[in-house]
Amino acid sequence: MVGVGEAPPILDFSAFYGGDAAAKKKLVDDVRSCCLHNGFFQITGHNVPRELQQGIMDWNKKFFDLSLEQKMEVSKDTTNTWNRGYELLKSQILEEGTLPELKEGFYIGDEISKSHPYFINKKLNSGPNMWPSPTVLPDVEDFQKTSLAYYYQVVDLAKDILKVLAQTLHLEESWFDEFSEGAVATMRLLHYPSQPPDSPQKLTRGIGAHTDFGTITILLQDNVAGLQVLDNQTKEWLDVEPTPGAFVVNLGNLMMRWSNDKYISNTHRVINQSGHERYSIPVFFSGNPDFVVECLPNCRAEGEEAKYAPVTVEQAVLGGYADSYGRAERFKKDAAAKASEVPPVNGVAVA
Ligand SMILES: O=C(O)CCC(=O)C(=O)O
Ligand SMILES: [Fe+2]
Repeated sequence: MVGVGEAPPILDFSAFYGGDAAAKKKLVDDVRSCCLHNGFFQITGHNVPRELQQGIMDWNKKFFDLSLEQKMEVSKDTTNTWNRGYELLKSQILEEGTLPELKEGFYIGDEISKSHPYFINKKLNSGPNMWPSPTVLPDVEDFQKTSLAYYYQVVDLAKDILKVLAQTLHLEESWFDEFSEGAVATMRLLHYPSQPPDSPQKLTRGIGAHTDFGTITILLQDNVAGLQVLDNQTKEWLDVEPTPGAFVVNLGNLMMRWSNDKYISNTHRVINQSGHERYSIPVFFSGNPDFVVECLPNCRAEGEEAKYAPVTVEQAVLGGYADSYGRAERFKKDAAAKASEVPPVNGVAVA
């Protein structure tokens, strides 16, 4: 059992792959308890090799070491409309009232060609990845290979975690298979510069308090702390300790909605006051974009209404994005308007 006010526990996921029924049942019970409480846990004993985790983390650092000009060649905002490539520092504000976030990102997903039906039909985050050119990054081929190998392994892990989640709801292990078929997932390499000592403590965020929009998120942290989850009951921030080789797993808003709010998609944030650069890699597993999400079995009492109308995966995830990026855009426009304010001439303001 996970106690109130306790940090997300580290669970040994190898029980899922083994033949020990009692260990498997304990894993399912522990995962259920986390889903009901804070929607966060860490796992070791998964099948993603340590060398691959290390390999992608090394590439994370190497990519952000490129110059701004080189990174902007693969800008997410100017080179494509399907959410791939580089995202500038201070592009997002996830927590209303805080400053634009001290993080930069690089978005990678399934390698979807322009002839793929998902690209043709403009499905959620679907299209070719944006890789730096070999003149900028001579061993870009290894960057691609490592990224995609890692991505596919973590997507497979997400499907295994969903098998455990099905069991936590007393459903067949295969319950989420159709939803997972043709799933969209997005991974982002993240770099959080250390917060400058003179930046306002109360307003500075690596990533502001938010919940994730998708179904489940699988996150790799390096060894620099900074991720915190808000305890649902005590309302205190709990540190999610970096643990070598472990993944942090958390439920997103889609899973919360799907479970009729029985399972929790919880608020979390990153504040990097460590004095070191922090790197992390979340993979957001959304699911098949056309799959219709409608109250899961065993998530409401007999006769009780579902709280939410059915929605497709795509509709649900896109709604979340619009809010957070809109806030950063408005903040920047307001700041630019203020900066360009010129003192009134003859009593008439000129803008
Ligand atoms: O970097 C982290 O540890 C958390 C990232 C995160 O919460 C997100 O990208 O949604
Ligand atoms: Fe998050």
